[in-house]
Amino acid sequence: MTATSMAERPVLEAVSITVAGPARPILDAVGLQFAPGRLVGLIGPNGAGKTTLLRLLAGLSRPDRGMVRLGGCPIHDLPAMRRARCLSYLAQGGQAHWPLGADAVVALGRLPHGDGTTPADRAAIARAMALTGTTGFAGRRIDRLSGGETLRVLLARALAVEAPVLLVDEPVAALDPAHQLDVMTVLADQARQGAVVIAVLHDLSLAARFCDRLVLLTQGRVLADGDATEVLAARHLATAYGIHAWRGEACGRPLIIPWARIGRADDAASIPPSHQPDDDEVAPCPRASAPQTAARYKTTTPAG
Ligand SMILES: Nc1ncnc2c1ncn2[C@@H]1O[C@H](COP(=O)(O)OP(=O)(O)OP(=O)(O)O)[C@@H](O)[C@H]1O
Repeated sequence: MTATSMAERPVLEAVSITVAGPARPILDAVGLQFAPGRLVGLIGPNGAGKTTLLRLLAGLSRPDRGMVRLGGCPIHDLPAMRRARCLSYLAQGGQAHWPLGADAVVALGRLPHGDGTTPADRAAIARAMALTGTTGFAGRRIDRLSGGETLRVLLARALAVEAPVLLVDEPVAALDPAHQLDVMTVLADQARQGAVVIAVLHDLSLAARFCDRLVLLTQGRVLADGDATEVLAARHLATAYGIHAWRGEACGRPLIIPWARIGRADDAASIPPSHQPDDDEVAPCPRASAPQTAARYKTTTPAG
């Protein structure tokens, strides 16, 4: 196999995964392949099934039908320690109540490799803390850090595994804009260096800005899968989220400003009638919402 075809080989696959739910399937015959070298954004409304899918991909739960394959093998056939070295997972919520130093928490990421004390372990811990801007928290108790600081330490723990597959659930949810950019840059860099990186995201513009591919889930199904322009089309935002959005463009990537719920009189009333967008209409931005325009930035609201 050539280097190129090896790099393009999917290492992580969801094969027709179904998870039953109380009223309808939580996931319904979801089939996806994830290749190394790409940052994939998993997006969709609350309850769409994103966390359920990510946990299945991490091997933390089992589907009712279908399977997850890692490197071509059913994930649960792999020895637990091998799985732990291959796959790193950041859970949603970013809470830690242990009275442990931040560096000790990051060191937990090295357990799949040994006891976390070798020079290689220490170097990996230092790298992960530098990447997340958490070096200065070494020795500080994680249960005394702020929400955003805690999330970055937990991300450092996930990065310290140095696994070829990195699965992160809402890695920027509690972060300020500067740290959101830092973390998205780190995730994109991990992908550039050859990892499979899948991030659950709610910020559509950040997803569009950084991800190589977006997968839009709704009601347990894949509604759209492709590049940001294609996936964030107005008709998809309407179907998945039930929203109209103002759209711009920066450096060839869509900027999305969620603007109004479709069919909600109270939200729609806040938009001047001449600015209420149809799916394929191109209308000017309301003055108050127009992004700052510079030579490289333009608004083309709101087209599908
Ligand atoms: N163990 C469970 N038992 C029953 N229903 C569940 C269980 N876990 C999740 N669900 C339901 O499955 C659906 C998908 O949940 P999931 O957490 O995957 O959504 P999500 O897309 O990650 O949502 P959010 O954006 O709110 O985090 C939700 O309706 C949730 O209530």
